[in-house]
Amino acid sequence: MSIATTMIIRLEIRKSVASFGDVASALASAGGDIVAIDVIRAGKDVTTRDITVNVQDAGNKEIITILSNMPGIKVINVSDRTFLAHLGGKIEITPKMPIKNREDLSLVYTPGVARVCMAIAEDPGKAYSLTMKRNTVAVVTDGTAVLGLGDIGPQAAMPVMEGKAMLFKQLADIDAFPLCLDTKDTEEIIAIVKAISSGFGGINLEDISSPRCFEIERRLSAELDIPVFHDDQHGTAVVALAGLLNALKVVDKQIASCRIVVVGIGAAGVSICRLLLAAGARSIYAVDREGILSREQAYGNAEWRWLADNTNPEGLSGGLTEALQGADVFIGVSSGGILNVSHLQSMAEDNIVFAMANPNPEIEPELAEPYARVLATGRSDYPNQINNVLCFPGIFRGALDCRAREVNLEMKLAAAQAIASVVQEDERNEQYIIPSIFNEKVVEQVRLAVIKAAITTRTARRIPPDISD
Ligand SMILES: NC(=O)C1=CN([C@@H]2O[C@H](COP(=O)(O)OP(=O)(O)OC[C@H]3O[C@@H](n4cnc5c(N)ncnc54)[C@H](O)[C@@H]3O)[C@@H](O)[C@H]2O)C=CC1
Ligand SMILES: CC(=O)C(=O)O
Ligand SMILES: [Mg+2]
Repeated sequence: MSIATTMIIRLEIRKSVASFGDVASALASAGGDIVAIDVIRAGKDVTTRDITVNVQDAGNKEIITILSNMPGIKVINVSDRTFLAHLGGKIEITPKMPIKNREDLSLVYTPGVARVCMAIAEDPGKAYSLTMKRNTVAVVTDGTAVLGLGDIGPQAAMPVMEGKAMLFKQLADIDAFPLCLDTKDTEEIIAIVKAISSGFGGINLEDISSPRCFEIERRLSAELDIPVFHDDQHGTAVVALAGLLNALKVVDKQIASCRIVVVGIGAAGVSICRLLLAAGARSIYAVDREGILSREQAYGNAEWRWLADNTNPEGLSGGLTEALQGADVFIGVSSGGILNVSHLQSMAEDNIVFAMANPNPEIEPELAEPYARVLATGRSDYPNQINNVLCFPGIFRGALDCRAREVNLEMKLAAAQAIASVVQEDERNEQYIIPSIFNEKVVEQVRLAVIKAAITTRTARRIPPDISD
């Protein structure tokens, strides 16, 4: 699928050989629309210009090849709005007060700061009131499962982690620090996160590949007294459940009697299956590359063993095709393009299809639309975007505000109900089962629901002033 973008191309034009007119016609013939021209330098023989061009496909390299091959033209640099938005990174640290004189200096730094340090040394609980701990989250990755891009390493993962930090701040006013670790060793990741954890109010694990992500989260949750939340697992599961609750109302079906196929049993898939079971689903079929998980098979992965024992009630064997026969719901968190129209035609009437792989869904929405009663993807350019960004800002806002020790099952179920309830009954339809991330009610409703669930389950260590019993 093509994504339109704006490119900025810096060119040197040798006047004796080529003219701007030549450049303009070459761009037009390659499908580019010129929207602005800036003269950077106008020399006697050579002019340098920045040409801003709209192209239909962000991956279009043809334009640059054509320009580079033209006599008298030298392409100096190519940029686009996406790259420009990333120049120098996307976030920074800003002090809350200026240091204007010696007095300010001795307040915020030595000698004044020493008394504050000693107060915390004597009562570590004061870290919550005297440092940024109460409002900070570490976004930790090892770069091994970045979006659907795979193991691209910690440096290449940073733009996604900076993006998560931006979303934390804009949507929930949480200060998030991206930490990209140059190790894939489970024990080393656990040790590093434990060692840095005292400065943070919570840990958001991100894009760590399965099955290592399960052990890392389990151990950190057990060994730390702040919430540890692997967003690709639980954020995704919470939002998928929220979307499903509303989709089921649209098609008038009950979760307990639905046949649900989840494909891609990695970080997201495992957590989706577990949360759907907790929400009352009884017929889940978990499908990965080797086929439907079943009791008869042996699995090295403990999560798969548990799922094999708790899903597939009919002991079905086979793969995606067999699992989808008569299914009411398809949830894909696997990879792009694995689903076809005949798969959808084999499903039950009034089927629900969540093709959530990023950046390319399991089936192109245009292809799927005529064969799915309710269709959702992870993308922002189609209706019903099911993305974990609907969950992590609000769930952490709630967990930080009530100083929860963990994010437990009840908090996740409450978050899913809260997201679903933002869509009012009279608004709900096939095209609107999940609110937009820009809907201002989402974070606040998730926050409130999560705090109440944390209080009820006794994991909250503080009752925020705006919450009444
Ligand atoms: N929309 C959203 O909010 C989110 C979407 N995702 C997307 O879901 C996908 C999976 O993410 P993770 O669970 O973090 O990755 P992961 O690597 O932990 O799991 C992916 C699983 O899918 C399986 N898989 C891949 N191709 C398959 C195929 N053809 N048939 C059956 N199984 C297949 C793999 O074997 C693996 O078990 C990615 O595309 C990711 O971008 C993940 C998190 C959130
Ligand atoms: C959305 C997200 O977290 C992912 O695709 O990995
Ligand atoms: Mg992710």
